[in-house]
Amino acid sequence: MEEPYSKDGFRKYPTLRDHPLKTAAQWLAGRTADDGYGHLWRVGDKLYNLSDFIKIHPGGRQWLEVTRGMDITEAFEYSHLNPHVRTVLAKYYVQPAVGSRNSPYTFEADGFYMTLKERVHQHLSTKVSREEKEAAHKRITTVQDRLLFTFFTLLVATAWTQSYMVAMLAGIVLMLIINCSHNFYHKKDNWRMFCWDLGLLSSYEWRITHALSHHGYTNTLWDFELSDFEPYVDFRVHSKSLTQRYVIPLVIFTVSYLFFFVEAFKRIVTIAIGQQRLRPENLLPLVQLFLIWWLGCPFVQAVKLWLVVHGTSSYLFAIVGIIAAHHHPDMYHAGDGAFQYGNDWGLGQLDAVRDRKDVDGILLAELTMYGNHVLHHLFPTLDHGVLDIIRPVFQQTCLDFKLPAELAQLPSRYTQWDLSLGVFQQLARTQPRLSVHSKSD
Ligand code: HEM
Repeated sequence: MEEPYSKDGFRKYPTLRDHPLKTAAQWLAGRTADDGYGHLWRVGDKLYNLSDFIKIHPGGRQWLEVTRGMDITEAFEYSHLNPHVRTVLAKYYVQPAVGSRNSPYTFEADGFYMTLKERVHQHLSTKVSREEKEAAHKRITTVQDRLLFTFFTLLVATAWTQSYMVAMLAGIVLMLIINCSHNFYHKKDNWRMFCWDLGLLSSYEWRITHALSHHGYTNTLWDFELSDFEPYVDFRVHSKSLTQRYVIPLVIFTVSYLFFFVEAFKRIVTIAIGQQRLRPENLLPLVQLFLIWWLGCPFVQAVKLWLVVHGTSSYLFAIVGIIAAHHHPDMYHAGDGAFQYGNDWGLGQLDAVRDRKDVDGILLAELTMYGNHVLHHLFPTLDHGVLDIIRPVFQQTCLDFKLPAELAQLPSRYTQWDLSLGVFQQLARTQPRLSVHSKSD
């Protein structure tokens, strides 16, 4: 068995992690270079040829198209609850994989995550009726429909009144829709996921940088949402300059309105250099500009109003995202060396995600501010409305695995204020946590 590169459990420092152009395509290129399974995919200790399965994958083509040559164990495990998926996978088996996985995580059959997953599957298939699941789904789609209606109404009002105040309101509602649509791009292809693209964001890119990278490897070196803003915004635990620790944290809360525009700029560059193709949904923000102008607003004024809509949305999106659930010195961050509760993937998630007591329990807040985040991370393809239904199963499993009571408790002991302050504390942190006990100790 190869020696891990660091106490954080990777065999080597991730290729292209520090490349100046941080994009979804670079992340994939780095992963493919490090894993190097050519035209095959790795799941656990076996290699599969899924080429013929790509076009019939019920979750959509993208997931497998972009991961050829990679170890997809994490994504495979957290995306499917139904054990039937394993029978499908077996049909594509080619050969055993050589060497251990390049990942800090394990998926032991009797470990926390696989036990929880099996119990959740049993619970949902035997104790929860189809009507209950449909009602949970409907609650979410209703919220998204209302937000969409409000946004387009405000966009029309922006054009007619030419008021910056109305444009800001439209920007606020746009941020709410975008965050709500996050529920949908984790699932099989569906039109609702493209609401993410209404801002200057790309659901295609975020399925890679968020669904595959951030969810698979939360707060580790492979988490794109950690590396994206380095070396300026650096959440890792290692030696940092005073500017990184105390000045940059203040700056991010003032320049976040630029985030969408930087994302759009990077998309234009990556399309121009052939890293990705232009997708129809990339044009959705321009349709909004056209609408404002077409409704009678002079073009230059329409551009200004459109910039206000997207600048406002960007500002709130970035702030809500950064203070949501992942940054506090209590949580694992790359450089901590070991996970507090063990290397099981689910336990790694419990070490890198926290719920907030003032967000959870209110559906609109949960959907638009990344609430119920622990269960969402464990089962990202489940509708947000279903997460509360499986909470008792989660709590019982935490008890059975003798995990600290606070991990399963609701309300969580953390508030939004704790996690907002946590961002500053984590950016300033240079020393690994003290009370760490992992399986390897
Ligand atoms: C990168 C790895 C993968 C990802 C991210 C992924 C993602 C997904 C998603 C999002 C869904 C739809 C879930 C929903 O909306 O409820 C799905 C369904 C499904 N996937 Fe995958 N998938 C991956 C790999 C695979 C592989 C390797 C197989 C088997 C060869 C597979 C077989 C299936 C099947 C059979 C379903 C239907 C699930 C059901 O019947 O409950 N997937 N997948």
